[in-house]
Formats: sequence, structure tokens, C-alpha cells
Amino acid sequence: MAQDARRQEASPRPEAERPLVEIEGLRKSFAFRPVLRGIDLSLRAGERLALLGANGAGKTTLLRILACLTRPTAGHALVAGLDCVHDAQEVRRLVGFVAHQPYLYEELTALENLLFFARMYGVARGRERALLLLERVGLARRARDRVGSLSRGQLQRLALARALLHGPRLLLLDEAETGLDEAGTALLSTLLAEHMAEGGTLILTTHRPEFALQQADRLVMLKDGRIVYHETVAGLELAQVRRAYQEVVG
Ligand SMILES: Nc1ncnc2c1ncn2[C@@H]1O[C@H](COP(=O)(O)OP(=O)(O)OP(=O)(O)O)[C@@H](O)[C@H]1O
Repeated sequence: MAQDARRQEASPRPEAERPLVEIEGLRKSFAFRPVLRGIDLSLRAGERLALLGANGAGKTTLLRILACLTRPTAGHALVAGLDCVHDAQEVRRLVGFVAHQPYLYEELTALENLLFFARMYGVARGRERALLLLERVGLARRARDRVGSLSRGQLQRLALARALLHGPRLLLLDEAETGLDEAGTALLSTLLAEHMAEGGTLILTTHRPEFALQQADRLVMLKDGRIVYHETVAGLELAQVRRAYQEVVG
């Protein structure tokens, strides 16, 4: 009952008008040290947001809350009207996360990993989907190799395949371009374009203003756990974004 009341309170809007992501008054502290100090942010379905900021600004923490991997200290984070704390199980089905750590089992092969996650997410025709994604990320030939034997960039490609396996509505990328070669970066752009064409929504973190400008519709910069810059990309020049970024991280 209390939980229902809380959801009502956090979600007063009719479904059709609702943003896909609603973040209100979000705070997170680790051992009383504040890391997020009151974030308000919303994204409509089909939007792409880039988060920038210095090391330690709180970007990963924000993504981890949306991926239900850590709980906020205060405030709400909702995905499709579902609360990342109280409805974590349902939210996880809607979210794909490429994190710093690949979240893969080293002793299993690339294919076994994807089959495991396909089962976990209840993906229909999981084997077909896993093989298709391995092909798409250029790892078809490594399908039967142990994950522990893959290079960093190959792991990153496999992590991307794992995140896309269940067709997430919201894709979260934490510096996913790091470690990819030129072909890998082009592949990432293609997969992101496909995710968006299928009606997906995207939040990515990056330290590269030019990547943010290419891949996002809106830019948000965090400093010490607060939003200090929030602009739509239309009409923005790379030089302006670089300047703002330097001011924020400097
Ligand atoms: N599990 C944890 N326990 C304690 N402190 C943590 C934990 N996770 C993150 N922090 C702290 O929270 C702060 C924000 O970390 P976070 O990883 O969100 O930053 P970031 O903006 O993603 O940084 P980077 O650009 O280096 O990836 C850092 O000071 C970090 O040490």
C-alpha cells in the first residue's frame, strides 16, 4: 500500500505523455560522502543523452542507479513509469547496460555467455539471436572461445552484444567507445543508429565532446554530483562544447 502510494506520488502523469526516463531529486552517498546531490532529468522515448564530466563527477553512479545495480539514497529514478528500486526486476528487462566491467563469465565461451543471458531475460529464439549478435559485433569466429581469451576491444564488443540481446528500450553506455578500434567505433555507431531506429532511447557517458555531439541530442555535464550544463545539440558547435567541457572538468 505504502509502495503504491509512493509510485502514485512519483508518477502523476498519464502514460502517453510520460517521459521514458524520469529522475527527480536523485541523491546518492557512499558512506555519507555525497556523490549525486540532487539530479532532475527526464528523457522522452527516442531521445539520446550524453553525460560528460570529470572523473568522479557521478556519471557511472547515475547509470548504475538506472540499471538497478545500486540504490539512490533519496529521490526517484523511473523507467517507463517503473521505479528502479521497487520495480527493479521489471526495469532490468527494459534496460541494457554496457559498463566499465563487461559483466561476462570468463570461463564460459562468448556464445555460452550470450545463451546464459538470453535464458535469464527469457529471449525468444535465444540461440538464433545470440548467433546473430555475435555476427553483428564481428565475433562469429570467436563464438566458441572462452571470454577470458578475448582482447579488451573484443570484450567490449561482446558486452555490447549482451546489452542488446533482449532488445532493451533504454540503452546505457558507460564510455563504451573506449578500447574500440576504428572499425569497432563505426560498428558502435551503426548499432546505436539501429537501436534508435527501433524506437530505443540512449544515455551514454563519454570524455569525448566530439563523440557526445555525434551520438546525442542533448548534452548534460555533471560537476560534483550536480548538473551544471544542459543543452540540446542542435546548433551547437564542437568548439563551444569543448570550451564548456574544459570549464567543467578544469
Ligand atoms: N561503491 C562505491 N563505494 C564508494 N565510493 C564509490 C563507489 N562507487 C563510486 N564511488 C565514488 O563516487 C564518486 C563518483 O564515481 P563515478 O564512478 O560515478 O564517477 P564518474 O563520473 O563515472 O567517473 P569516471 O569518469 O572516472 O568514470 C567517486 O568519487 C567514486 O570514488
